[in-house]
Amino acid sequence: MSDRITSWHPNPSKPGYTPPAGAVDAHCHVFGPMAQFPFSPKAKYLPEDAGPDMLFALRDHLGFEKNVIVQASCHGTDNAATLDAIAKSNGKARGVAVVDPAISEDELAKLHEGGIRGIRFNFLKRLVDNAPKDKFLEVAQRLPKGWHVVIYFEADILEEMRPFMEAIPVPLVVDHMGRPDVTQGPDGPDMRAFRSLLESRDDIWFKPTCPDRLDARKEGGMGDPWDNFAKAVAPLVADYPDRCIWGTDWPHPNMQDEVPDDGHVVDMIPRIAPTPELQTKLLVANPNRLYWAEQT
Ligand SMILES: O=C(O)c1cc(C(=O)O)oc(=O)c1
Repeated sequence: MSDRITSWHPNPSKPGYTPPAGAVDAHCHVFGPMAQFPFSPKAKYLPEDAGPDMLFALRDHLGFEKNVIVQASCHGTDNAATLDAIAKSNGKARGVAVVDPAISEDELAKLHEGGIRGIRFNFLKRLVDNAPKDKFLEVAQRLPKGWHVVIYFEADILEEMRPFMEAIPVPLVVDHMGRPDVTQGPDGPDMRAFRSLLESRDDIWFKPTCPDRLDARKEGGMGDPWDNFAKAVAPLVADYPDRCIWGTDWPHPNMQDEVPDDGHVVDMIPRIAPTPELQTKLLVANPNRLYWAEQT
């Protein structure tokens, strides 16, 4: 692998929508900078640098107050770049780590001190070489108090993932709703299967995020303004308003063909959460419960 990729918009527009005070971008990443924080030798993509200064400038431009930085797969299990960004945020960021399941209790405690509040299990074959369920379950049993598990999988493996998810002893947050086919609509098989998962436990949360990925033109979707996404996802947010958190997904790992304008991504919020009450839950109350619990 040689060429480094740029997966983000060079000059995102100002959104028409203004997020409420205290809004959290609860799914974003940092890349490097590589000279200080090299990418994993196992990384499936090699991005250009997208460090904390860029992330915090975007946060301010889009009208958010805080970030939850999710360890990106290109950094493997070395969380140094994520921790560095949290440390530079003046208390305005927390994070989700990816760990070697053999991690010690001391190292977990250090991650907690550094602002980490959950670990991520990634099951996308295009992003990781292996995802050992038995080892993941073992580490999930011994997380610091108040932590949760973030899980990323695609809709076609949802059924086979269910016993694994049932065995996780802490709250679960599903990245990008487990990537349903939004062109099937709100009552399509993928959305029905995802709703059945949410019904199975009341501590499964989800991120109604990534219209740019789930409604991409090259996947047979609509492309910006992502109407299929808005139509399929709004009913889910309406029915589970206390279990969703939202994020930009900046710097949009791997996106190259249709790099989204982050201003447009933010303008999806009032389409999936049309009332101020829903918006406050999605952007303020819910992420604060998961990531700044001591302040809520
Ligand atoms: O769909 C993806 O390619 C993707 C990748 C990563 C990552 O590389 O960590 O994170 C995401 O949230 C989404």
